[in-house]
Amino acid sequence: MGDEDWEAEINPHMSSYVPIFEKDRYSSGENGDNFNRTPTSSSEMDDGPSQRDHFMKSGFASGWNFGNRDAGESNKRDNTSTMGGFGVGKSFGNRGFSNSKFEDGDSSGFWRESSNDCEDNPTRNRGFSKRGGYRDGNNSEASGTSRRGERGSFRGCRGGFGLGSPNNDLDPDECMQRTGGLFGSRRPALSGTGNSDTSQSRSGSGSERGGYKGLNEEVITGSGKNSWKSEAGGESSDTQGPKVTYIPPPPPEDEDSIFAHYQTGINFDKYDTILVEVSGHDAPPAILTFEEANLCQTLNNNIAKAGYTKLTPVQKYSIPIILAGRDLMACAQTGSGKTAAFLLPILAHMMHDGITASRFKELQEPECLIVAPTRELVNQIYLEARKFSFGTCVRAVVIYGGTQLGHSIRQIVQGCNILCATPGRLMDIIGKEKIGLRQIKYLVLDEADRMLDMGFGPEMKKLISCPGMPSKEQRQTLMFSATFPEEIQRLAAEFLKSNYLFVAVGQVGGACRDVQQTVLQVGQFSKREKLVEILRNIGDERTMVFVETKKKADFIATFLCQEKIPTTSIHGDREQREREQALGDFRCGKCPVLVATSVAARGLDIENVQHVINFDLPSTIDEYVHRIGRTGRCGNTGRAISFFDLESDNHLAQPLVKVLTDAQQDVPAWLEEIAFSTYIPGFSGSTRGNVFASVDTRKGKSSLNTAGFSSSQVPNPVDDESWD
Ligand SMILES: Nc1ncnc2c1ncn2[C@@H]1O[C@H](COP(=O)(O)OP(=O)(O)OP(=O)(O)O)[C@@H](O)[C@H]1O
Repeated sequence: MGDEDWEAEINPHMSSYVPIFEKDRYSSGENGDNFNRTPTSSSEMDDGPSQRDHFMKSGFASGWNFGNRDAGESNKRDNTSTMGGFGVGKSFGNRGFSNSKFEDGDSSGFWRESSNDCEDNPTRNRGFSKRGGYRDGNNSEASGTSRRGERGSFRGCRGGFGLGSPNNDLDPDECMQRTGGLFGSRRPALSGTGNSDTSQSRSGSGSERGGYKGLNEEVITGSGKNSWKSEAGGESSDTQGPKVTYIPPPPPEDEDSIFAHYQTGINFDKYDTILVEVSGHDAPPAILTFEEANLCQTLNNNIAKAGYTKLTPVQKYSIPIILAGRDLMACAQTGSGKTAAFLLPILAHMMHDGITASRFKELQEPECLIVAPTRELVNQIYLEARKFSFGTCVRAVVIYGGTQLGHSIRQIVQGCNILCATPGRLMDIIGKEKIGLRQIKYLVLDEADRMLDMGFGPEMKKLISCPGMPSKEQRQTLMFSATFPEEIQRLAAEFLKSNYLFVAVGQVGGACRDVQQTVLQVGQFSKREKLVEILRNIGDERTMVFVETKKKADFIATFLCQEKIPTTSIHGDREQREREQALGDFRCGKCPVLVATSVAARGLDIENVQHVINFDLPSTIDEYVHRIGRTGRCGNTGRAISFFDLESDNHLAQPLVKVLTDAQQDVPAWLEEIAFSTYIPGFSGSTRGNVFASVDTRKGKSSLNTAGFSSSQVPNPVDDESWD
């Protein structure tokens, strides 16, 4: 179904929503059909901790609520407004939430809370209020959104309808730079002048790129002069448009939260049976235990507190390689501990070298730079770095787009040994001369194939040729991913010393075997029905539903909420605050279904995701492998169900059959038939057999590239989703 078709489907819903909303707007504000907005000036939306907290507590992301039974109680409104939120801020009929834990807690998607905090809440209820009707989800006095909301009437909403939002476009911040766009308004305004109701304004005017999101609570009209140094435009390039003012809440500081972790699964020990191959010269031998790594006591304590007792294969091989100072390209299955595989030896080096505590300085010169493609992932890496460096003088800092630039700078100037960054924000900060690269000893590209593809590759090249960046001979460069297409490996050589080592754990690009994969033939028009059927069977188990476009993510989230399935969504058109809220709601179980675009496909480590559903299959098999890798992590089991549309997915049949076969999954006969009847140029993978082989490109062409086709043959990855 093309975008136009979705538009056609969406529009009828629009017309049915609008009148009710308008009606509610004028109602008296009592008992579930009210729509009170507290008049406040928009300046209250400016940044500052109290307002920020207020926002978070008020569940601003939920612009609408449907049928909350206890509408008269403001705290319940707050809860309900944060509950079941989806898309851009609509929650439907979550009635009777009285536990305000959600408000108290950090509602960011990043901090790993004890999941019970939220799960014992009646948040899983899928009941709608029988009353129905719309109510402003933020109509309590605590509502941040309501403070913005009283001007003007409803004109449109991004959530669910997404009018005017181009699909397939790039995400803000990073991607904006690639396209060279500068604050141009990319999305037609849905609301007329003066409309700044939460959902409206989000949907309304303003660019969705460059971190400038339109007239909403995350941005204010900028008037500062352009002090831009980097070529790249970005959210701080503020002569034309509003600035991003969102300041993420600080992560909890208590030790329990820092070391919160989930349990390894029943298949954790099976990791030992996976074949590993190291290619390159003079590789140091693998270690079998943490003790053999000879780490300092503080690191060992942190490892123990993190609940790690045994090394995963990628850790067994990568840790000694990195400790030996070698460059590394490592490819290991999703959820198998690649993050610790680079963080621990880097920290060990730093401790060993006697790193001095980083102090306040206008120009910081970190020793380690870690770059990853998405904001949520980079923040996750930061939290891991903070965990493993606990009790040391090493200071990790995270910066990413969609947040106030000044906040990033403030974090940095306080001291920075390890900088975790998304590419766009990193280049901005380098341009502002807050980060110097002269001291960089370790450069890590996580999701390295993504960081080097045609989307981010140019940015990464720029990074390594920045003034001050040590040459590859002078720094240690480490690349990690679960997939590594051959072309990308060749590009990577430019970043690595020629004697780099290549570690392949299992099959390069292979899917995690702990994920039970099912492929169903489902036509575009039957997908929604099938999805609901599956989700009803699943019950409350946490499920990620991947769709192709941002607009569709909103639409499907809206649809599921209407079906009384509490759902939230994450994609590149959502404000960063909303993204974090969505992730938080999903993590804690408040919304057990997360509809996502590819922005959530890589790296995210969320406890207890039992199911991944590919409502739309991705355009590449690598992306498929990453998506289904959100479940079945760290020895736990998971399930992935993919809807295969004969109209659009045939090109994936061959690589899909290969991935299924390699992971010892059942392959449907119909899929095999399509695979054998579809010619894919360049696809050389045997669809049978399960022989391990290295695919270090230095050894010559691999016969086991599961990518199925080369990246040059696939649609431009930067075109198909939002990356930051
Ligand atoms: N040795 C270990 N023992 C126990 N848990 C571990 C160990 N190593 C990693 N973990 C945990 O396993 C989970 C997955 O790790 P991580 O996110 O690093 O996987 P990954 O290989 O980077 O996955 P992806 O390819 O999806 O990015 C995390 O929760 C991490 O804390």
